[in-house]
Amino acid sequence: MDEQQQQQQEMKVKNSWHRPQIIVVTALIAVGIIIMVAIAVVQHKPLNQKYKYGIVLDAGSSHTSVYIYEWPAEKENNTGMVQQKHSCNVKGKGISSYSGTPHKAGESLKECMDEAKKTIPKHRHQETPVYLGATAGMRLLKMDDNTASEKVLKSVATSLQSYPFSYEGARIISGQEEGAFGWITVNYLSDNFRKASGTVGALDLGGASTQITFVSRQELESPDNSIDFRLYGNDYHLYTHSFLCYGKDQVLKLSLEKQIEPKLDMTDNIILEDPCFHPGYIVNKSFQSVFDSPCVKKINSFLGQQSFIHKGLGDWNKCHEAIKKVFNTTYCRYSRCSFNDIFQPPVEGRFGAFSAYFFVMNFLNLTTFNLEEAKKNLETYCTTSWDTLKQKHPKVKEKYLAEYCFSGTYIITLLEDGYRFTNETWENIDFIKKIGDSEAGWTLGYMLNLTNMIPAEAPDTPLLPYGGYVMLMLILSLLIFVFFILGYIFFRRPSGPTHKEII
Ligand SMILES: Nc1nc2c(ncn2[C@@H]2O[C@H](COP(=O)(O)OP(=O)(O)OP(=O)(O)O)[C@@H](O)[C@H]2O)c(=O)[nH]1
Ligand SMILES: [Ca+2]
Repeated sequence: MDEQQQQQQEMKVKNSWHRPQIIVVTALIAVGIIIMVAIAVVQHKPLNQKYKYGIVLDAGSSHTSVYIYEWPAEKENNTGMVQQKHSCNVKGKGISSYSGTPHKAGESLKECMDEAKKTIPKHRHQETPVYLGATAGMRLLKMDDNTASEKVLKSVATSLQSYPFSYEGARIISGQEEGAFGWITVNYLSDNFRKASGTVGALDLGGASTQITFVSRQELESPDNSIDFRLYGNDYHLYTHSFLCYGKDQVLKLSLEKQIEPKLDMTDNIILEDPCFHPGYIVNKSFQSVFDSPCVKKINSFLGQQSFIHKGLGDWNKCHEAIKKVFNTTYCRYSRCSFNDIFQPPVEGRFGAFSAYFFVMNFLNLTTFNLEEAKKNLETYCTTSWDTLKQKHPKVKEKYLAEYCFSGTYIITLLEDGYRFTNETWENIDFIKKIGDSEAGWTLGYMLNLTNMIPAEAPDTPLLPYGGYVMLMLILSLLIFVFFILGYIFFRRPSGPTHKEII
């Protein structure tokens, strides 16, 4: 070995980076860091998603629906986490129709509640709350026959208590609650409570009542129509009103009553020529079916007649004029009213219109038209003969099919002449059924409120969303690893005298 080779050998020995122990230690440190990061990531990962459940029964005037909601157990207070998992329509009519046979009201829930038992994992049954809220049908029954309404509520309560869930009550909710919780539902599902973009109003049209709810910047002149909420750190000043008897089934009774009344002293068979029904529609109907509600005046003498002939004329303009008469706009105690002496500030912002607003406008294909176009299309639709319609829609329930002209005209009149939407503000209405997988309606808002799942103040949110956190940790650990490798390569180079100097 010449002198030069010897010197190089000595230098290699002097350069500590060439020692295998150091290489091993360096690799161990790098692996250690990676393991640490991996542990941190796994530690912060949400535990394998565990879900919680809640059940709400919407006991409406026309029918009852059972909704099952689901949310990740550890994210109860994060907005937007609760979703509809399942829904079930109870067969038959609403619970108020069982006033004569209350025990059947409870029995009617069986099929859907059995479905709920199957849908929700067994180990969650006991902690799953179940709520029943009854709306306008039961409000009307309570007005008509308080004892009967209590029996019906007792019957559904007993039925729900027989299930393994946590029974949290069955009650008639107020019109204000119905409006406010519908508003909470649509805004929760649209994630509006977290965004600064503002909220949307809620329009709900049922069989027996209808609700309008929106944030108004105006002073609310009647305390009954005002609700304040603090949600996720923001204050909301809501206008809400529920019109009992202005659901589409009750308004149809009201409209028939207005047409029957002047004919009551006729001795011949009463033939009611109705502009809101199709030409060729001719059906025998009982007076009882019209006058069986506290929304219409009780008329006891039908001059011995039990029924009348309901005959369609298919005249949209006359129908529109007739429906306008169900809104009393002659008197207002406040600076502004919608109708029937009810205070209402001008409509503001966008609106989600659901329940029968959607069923009807969607069937009539009117959801995307402006107000004038919608009226024109409806006019043509109403003149279509009953036979043609039945042929065109053989699968649609005849009761629904017969009433779409009336219902569409009622919706347009309620929105324009009742709530004072104009050609311009009509564009702000979205006819909706669902947001994501969840149906628009009061039930979700009701459950969120009763389970305290929407806190007044915004919960502390982590600096980074989980995905971002994982990415950052991975990038950082990779960088550390790369630095180690680079450092190793850099220090490995001999740092002694250069080749030239040696020579
Ligand atoms: N065309 C059509 N109408 C429907 C449908 N489901 C319900 N309806 C009718 O639409 C109206 C409103 O229905 P819902 O929103 O369920 O009313 P509800 O909750 O029973 O009544 P309220 O207690 O007043 O809220 C009623 O006249 C129902 O008969 C449907 O799928 N298609
Ligand atoms: Ca309803």
